[in-house]
Amino acid sequence: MSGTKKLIRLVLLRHGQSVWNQNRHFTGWSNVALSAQGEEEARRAGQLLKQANFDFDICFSSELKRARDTLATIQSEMVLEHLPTHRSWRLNERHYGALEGLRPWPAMRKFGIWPVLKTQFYFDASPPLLAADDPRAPANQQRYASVDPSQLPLAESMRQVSKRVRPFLHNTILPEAKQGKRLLIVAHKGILRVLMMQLEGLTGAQVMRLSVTTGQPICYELDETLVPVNRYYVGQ
Ligand SMILES: O=C(O)[C@@H](CO)OP(=O)(O)O
Repeated sequence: MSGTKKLIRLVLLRHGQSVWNQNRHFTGWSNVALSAQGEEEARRAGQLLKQANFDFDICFSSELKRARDTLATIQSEMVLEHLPTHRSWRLNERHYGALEGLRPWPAMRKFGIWPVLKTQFYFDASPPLLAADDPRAPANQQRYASVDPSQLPLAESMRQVSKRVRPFLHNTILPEAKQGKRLLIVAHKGILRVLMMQLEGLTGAQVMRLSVTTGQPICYELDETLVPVNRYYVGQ
């Protein structure tokens, strides 16, 4: 810890369980809802943060319903509905390409065991691509009409995810933290992994082993140079 200097707090949260998490479907950019358990996890996360006396100045979420709904529930539990909220496609989950909507076994039957397994274990492995004219491709969705289509994925390796999250972390999130703002970021497993990677300087292999549970707030305490000095699960 850095003596009497004030630490900057940053809270990361994976959304509550979604209906596709429940049934073990690859989800990615598919816009599915929270399950009943996920809604309860979101309420519980808000209560935990409130009981632990957390307060926030700005909230961030992905464009995806499961993260947005989780954030809205937390804000309601903490009576923080008035806070500025920044949504970005750069915080959307890793795009799982043609695997989206499939469960692991059907995916392996369709694409082969190794092509599916390696996407889960190797930082550089990309899932099979969606066809560019697939209506599910982000460039074909009205929701992303304001984004340069050349930036929108048809599938992503974790390295590609890390590359698109990096400018958002360094140009949008960390400058707010540097000003002493208290930040809450609600996103996804893959996104939290690469945020943790960039905050802590982890390797690709370490990132693939990080476990990130739904609905469990992770607090980072950063020194004034934005170096993490502490990381813990709130309420544990
Ligand atoms: O998209 C998915 O399949 C899962 C795991 O990567 O992500 P999340 O439930 O965190 O959105």
